[in-house]
Amino acid sequence: MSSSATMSTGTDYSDSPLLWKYPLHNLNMQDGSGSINVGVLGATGTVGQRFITLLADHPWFVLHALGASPRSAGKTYSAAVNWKQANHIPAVARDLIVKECIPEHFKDCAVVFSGLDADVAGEIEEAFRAADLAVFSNAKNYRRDPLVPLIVPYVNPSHLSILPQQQLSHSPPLTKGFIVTNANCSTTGCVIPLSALEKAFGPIESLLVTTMQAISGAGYPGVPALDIMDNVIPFISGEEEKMEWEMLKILGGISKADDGSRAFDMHATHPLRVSASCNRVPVIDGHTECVSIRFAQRPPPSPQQVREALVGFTCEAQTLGCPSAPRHVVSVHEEPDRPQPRLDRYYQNGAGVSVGRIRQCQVLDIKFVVLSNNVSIGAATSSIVNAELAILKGVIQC
Ligand SMILES: NC(=O)C1=CN([C@@H]2O[C@H](COP(=O)(O)OP(=O)(O)OC[C@H]3O[C@@H](n4cnc5c(N)ncnc54)[C@H](OP(=O)(O)O)[C@@H]3O)[C@@H](O)[C@H]2O)C=CC1
Ligand SMILES: N[C@@H](CC(=O)OP(=O)(O)O)C(=O)O
Repeated sequence: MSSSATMSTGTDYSDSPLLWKYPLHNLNMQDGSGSINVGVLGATGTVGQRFITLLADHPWFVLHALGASPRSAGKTYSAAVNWKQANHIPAVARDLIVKECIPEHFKDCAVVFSGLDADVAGEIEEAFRAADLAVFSNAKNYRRDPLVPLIVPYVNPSHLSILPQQQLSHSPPLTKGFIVTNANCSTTGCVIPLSALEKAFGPIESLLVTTMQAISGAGYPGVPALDIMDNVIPFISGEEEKMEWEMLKILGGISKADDGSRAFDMHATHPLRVSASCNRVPVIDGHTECVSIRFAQRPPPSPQQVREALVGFTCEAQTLGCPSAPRHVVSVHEEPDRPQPRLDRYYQNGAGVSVGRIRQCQVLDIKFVVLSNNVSIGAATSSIVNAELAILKGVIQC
């Protein structure tokens, strides 16, 4: 039986409650509905389609502009997209004309989400920032930038505080434009339980993680069927390196130099040592990760204490009232054969993570398995909750 507070066995399609409570100009105080125009870059891709699905019913955000490559521009969304979701294309998006990814077409958007191919994201996202637009990106291009926050919404929303400095250091300085990135999907799934455990027991010193990553992580059409069927591929280009440094930036703090300037310096701010091994497996959606950790605290917490800390984990995205935050971030399973991608990838509509097999590790301290939806909390959901946090924290004025 699962010991999340919902007593779910993992699959929970329920919507998050609307907890919003702040007086924002474009939001209706009575019912929390809103009219904040948003755009999606890369709207036709794997991540883009998840953005469209999630934003179509969003209480605050209104899909206003969609962008993709010149191959898609000028067509209606339904003609341009190779729709691969189980639901129909939402009515609000179907007849929108897909634009080229040029800031002019998005000037009426308070928020621009990016699911762009990393080959083009660098230049396009910078053009949008320079046009004073707020960009929430899934692409890897700006994650290492010392003035760009790398935010997993349930873990480090305080890192949004670097944004005024990012804006000031831009040439010319910006008043509204910035880039916020979210993490690699495997990093995201792993760092959520880690942060819950650090909150309860202090720093984690060492981490060994082995991933089993879904095919959808490679976008569409992704890995050829003849490569992935009946097979496991023990290599995903650049993935292990990304996991190893991204965790440090996310779990670390912001360093302050002698002149008062602030920046991310991942090697200065967190003692964690990470070794990642990444594998592609024949699963459509949902990354599974086997994690072993050693705590700095001696003696370390017991498996039961770890279970309780994960079940009890709450975060600022929930207390502030982000509408897309899950009611429960972590579902803890006690069945010996869970979590599993097919059964658990839609926990909290893909916004939560599922943890199981929490047990003693004979080499480090504790080991467990975590399953996360790579396209939802691993990508689109993270960006959306990050934008909700930015609005509730007053970083974006609506
Ligand atoms: N899939 C996942 O699980 C995750 C993906 N990411 C990252 O998110 C981003 C999107 O990934 P994913 O959706 O899988 O990728 P896809 O390949 O499925 O989609 C790429 C998108 O980029 C658009 N595009 C391609 N070339 C251009 C161009 N020259 N100008 C404008 N738009 C262009 C495509 O438009 P068109 O259809 O017109 O070609 C499409 O909308 C990537 O950076 C990826 O690394 C991050 C975490 C998880
Ligand atoms: N590389 C990931 C998905 C991805 O696009 O990651 P990133 O945004 O870090 O490039 C996977 O294949 O599952």
